[in-house]
Amino acid sequence: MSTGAPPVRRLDAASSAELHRTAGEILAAFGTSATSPELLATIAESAADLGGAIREHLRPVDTDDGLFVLRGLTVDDTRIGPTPASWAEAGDRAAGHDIVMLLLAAAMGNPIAWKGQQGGRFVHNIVPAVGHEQAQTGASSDVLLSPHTEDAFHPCRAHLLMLGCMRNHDHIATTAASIRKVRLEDADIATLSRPELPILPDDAYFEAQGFAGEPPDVPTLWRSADGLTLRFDPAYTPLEKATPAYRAAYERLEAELARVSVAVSLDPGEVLVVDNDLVVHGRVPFKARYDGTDRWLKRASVRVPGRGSRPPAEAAEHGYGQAVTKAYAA
Ligand SMILES: O=C(O)CCC(=O)C(=O)O
Ligand SMILES: [Fe+2]
Repeated sequence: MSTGAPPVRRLDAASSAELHRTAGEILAAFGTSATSPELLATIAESAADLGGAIREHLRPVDTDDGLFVLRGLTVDDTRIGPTPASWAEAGDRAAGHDIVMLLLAAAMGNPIAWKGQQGGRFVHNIVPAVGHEQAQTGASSDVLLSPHTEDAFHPCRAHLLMLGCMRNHDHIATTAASIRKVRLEDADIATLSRPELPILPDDAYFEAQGFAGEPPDVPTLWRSADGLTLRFDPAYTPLEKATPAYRAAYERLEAELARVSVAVSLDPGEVLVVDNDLVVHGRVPFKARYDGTDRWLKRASVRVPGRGSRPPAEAAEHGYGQAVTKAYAA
């Protein structure tokens, strides 16, 4: 894994102040970051009014890295209070930053939420939680969170994943690997473009895991109009059911993703924006502190209307009964 520097987009002080001030006004008016239709409408209006410099920084990912880090926002370590012990305890903690995340998300597309994830909230809290140390979810710590496409099991998964850092004293890195940087033989690309295996709902979706319908086989790779894309989550893919040829090609893809993977240790105020069609992300193992000073990220997911980066066959998938909630009617 390399630590090669990711592309950075730096907000100037005025743009950063504008975002924090707008978020503060919205929070003062609503008293919560829990979204109502009224709050979402206000977010859309305010996002549309953001200055040109901010909008320029929020243009689509435009390099083969498939991601960028937005710098320049600030987090007051004292004001945000202690890191919550779990997402369920987070509620409105650091709610002003939830609003900043929503403004950024709405400026880039259509924020989404899931009824079955973190109480249906549009901004998730990613913190280590007691009892989840070994899980393959954002609540884990002791284990490597293996590289994955966010919500890979679902056809309505995000186009963009945003991770905003509140606190990260131990400099624990998120990992990111772009399909546009791997070297694969054409034959492997052809093999992995065949729908041969399903991707099952991950452990963050308890209800979906009990869904009775037949899991659809989906392709791992797909050539969209602007290049190769991937849909990849080995921890939830029954590879033992694959043909030896498919499994071998999948293993070569995994090895290539590991080779090109970069480690991004976010500092407070930084927001990592990952193109979920180009990049798989994960997290290195770490020892949770469980003393209120743990690593704390805010996460938001965004659909980009009109984007043609998904195989048309996905439209017929059942998504294991999980309904996506879009902030705005498409
Ligand atoms: O903790 C991280 O850096 C990433 C966790 C993750 O996979 C996610 O929040 O989707
Ligand atoms: Fe993730």
